[in-house]
Amino acid sequence: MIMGEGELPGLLVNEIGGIHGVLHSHVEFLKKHFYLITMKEFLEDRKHLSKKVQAIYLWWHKPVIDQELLQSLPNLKVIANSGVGMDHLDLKLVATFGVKMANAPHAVSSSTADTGMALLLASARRLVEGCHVAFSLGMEYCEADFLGVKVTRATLGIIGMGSIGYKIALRARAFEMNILYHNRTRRKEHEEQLVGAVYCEKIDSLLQQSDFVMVVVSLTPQTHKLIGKREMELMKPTATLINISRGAVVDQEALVRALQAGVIRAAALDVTYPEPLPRDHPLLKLKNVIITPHLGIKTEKTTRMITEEAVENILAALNGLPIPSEVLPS
Ligand SMILES: O=C(O)[C@H](O)CO
Repeated sequence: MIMGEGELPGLLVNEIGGIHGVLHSHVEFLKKHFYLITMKEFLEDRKHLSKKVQAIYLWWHKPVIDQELLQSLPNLKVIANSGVGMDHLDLKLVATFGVKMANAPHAVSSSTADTGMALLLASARRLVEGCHVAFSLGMEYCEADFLGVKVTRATLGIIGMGSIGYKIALRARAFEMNILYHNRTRRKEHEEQLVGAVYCEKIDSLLQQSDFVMVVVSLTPQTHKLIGKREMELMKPTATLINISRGAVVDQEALVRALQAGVIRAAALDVTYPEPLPRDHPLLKLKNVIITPHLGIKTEKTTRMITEEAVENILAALNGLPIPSEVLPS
């Protein structure tokens, strides 16, 4: 649906470029469908622009959606998120304004699963440490005591068997890993596709048996600090914790203590709280941790697919059609 510029529905975005702004390379595509308004433009000319905005595209959780913003947009119909996690949005508040919400689960799952496997492999085989040694001391030091953990045929426990968890399992299969998973509801269809994957109704039994535990659940009040001191103590001392969901799903203070005391072998985190961590944070002083700056979805192709998925969701909402990835308040 390409209309003349005058008729295009207004799309509010935080900014163009920058950490929380839509990518420059997506602007032309967005402009084919929408009249783009940045938050700066909106705040400078609120009276005129507030009636134009029919949709908001959240990029990297921005702009912040609060009561004041919602009240000032009488024609807002839909908010599309540029990822799968919706923990930064007050879904109930948005719904009270009659505004629909959507996320982008299809675009993100493969890249996020790739990031999970990359962290698992990098931690197991000490790639980051090895790289530092090679750069700073020279290759001969790498022959020293650089023993890692074998991934092939190790046991991977996946907490959260949604589309990302499933794609991690598919990747782990190629490494001949044994797969355990925990999910609120058993996913028999995935078990059939992943012959031999074992469902653990209780998270404890997954923690006790796994060499690698990968956390892939959404952040909700129920999953906040799901992995705490008790859970880490249940893990094998040789086990590695990998978190690609949200920082707050893991009790970070407990994690620091567990890593310092050797309760678990290592952690590999794409998410923390806050993001980024302050430079003096104790996690940044530990050798048995890898931290990446929330890289989960970040590939050129994936970010493009996310924007395309968001546009599809927004256009459906504006045309009164079923929204492919609608998110309802629970
Ligand atoms: O939720 C997601 O899909 C990513 O973490 C980006 O926010």
